[in-house]
Amino acid sequence: MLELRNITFEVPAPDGTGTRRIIDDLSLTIPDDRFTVITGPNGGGKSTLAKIVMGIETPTSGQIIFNGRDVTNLSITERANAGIGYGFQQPARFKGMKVKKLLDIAAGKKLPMLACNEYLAKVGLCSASYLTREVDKSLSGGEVKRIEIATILARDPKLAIYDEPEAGIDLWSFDRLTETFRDIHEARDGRSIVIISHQERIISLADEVILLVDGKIEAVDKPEVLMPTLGFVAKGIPGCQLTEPTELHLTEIPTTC
Ligand SMILES: Nc1ncnc2c1ncn2[C@@H]1O[C@H](COP(=O)(O)OP(=O)(O)OP(=O)(O)O)[C@@H](O)[C@H]1O
Repeated sequence: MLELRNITFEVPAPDGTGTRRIIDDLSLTIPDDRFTVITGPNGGGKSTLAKIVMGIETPTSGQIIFNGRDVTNLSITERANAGIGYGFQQPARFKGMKVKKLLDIAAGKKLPMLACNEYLAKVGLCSASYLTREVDKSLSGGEVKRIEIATILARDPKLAIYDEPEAGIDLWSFDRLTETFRDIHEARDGRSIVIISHQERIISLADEVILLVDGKIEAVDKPEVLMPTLGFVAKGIPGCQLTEPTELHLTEIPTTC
């Protein structure tokens, strides 16, 4: 279980006078086995909150409790060892590092080929085409994104946070990815997933949706309750009035394997 207690994150104000509050006295509990989606307008503080949980940003005040342990002052590595995983909105590239090696490092052991195939298949990538590729700039943005998601699957943390996993991912791979998230959720093995997303198909998978606006939680509810108020298409969900199609990022050709 993750507990955020009165988290505030401030940065120097752009005009040099005082501070700007990005996360504003936010408290939140994410129980085990929970599939949570955090959504909200651009700049609302979603990625910042995720980075605070992972230890990439340090809160100005507040406390982070993970599985009963105060992790507020722990490093990123210590938090990773405690069971928190984070997939960046814009993942890093690792020149000289092959995909296979990256998966091994994530898993903390040398993975058998079969396992690598499975992790890559879960994100819609063909292992024969990618395992020996370097995670450098020769990979497309969507490929790097999917490889990073595969490393989190390989790591299998107790709490996995994915920052806009849909960003830059083509329609076909997105389908596969949605299935993967659904499978993890249905496994109900005590793990928690937090996904930062603007995508209605991901939001609709959630047990609970958190709407984050200006660093504050504006609403927490089930997707079928919250989605109509957010203006998403919600086919088959009673009470939804809106029918505007949502956009998928169709940026790459489908992966064939
Ligand atoms: N270290 C920092 N210094 C100054 N401003 C920051 C810092 N970190 C975040 N911000 C600002 O805080 C706001 C929230 O950023 P954040 O990336 O958390 O938003 P978000 O909700 O994830 O947005 P998006 O949906 O666009 O990804 C933005 O206006 C951003 O510019």
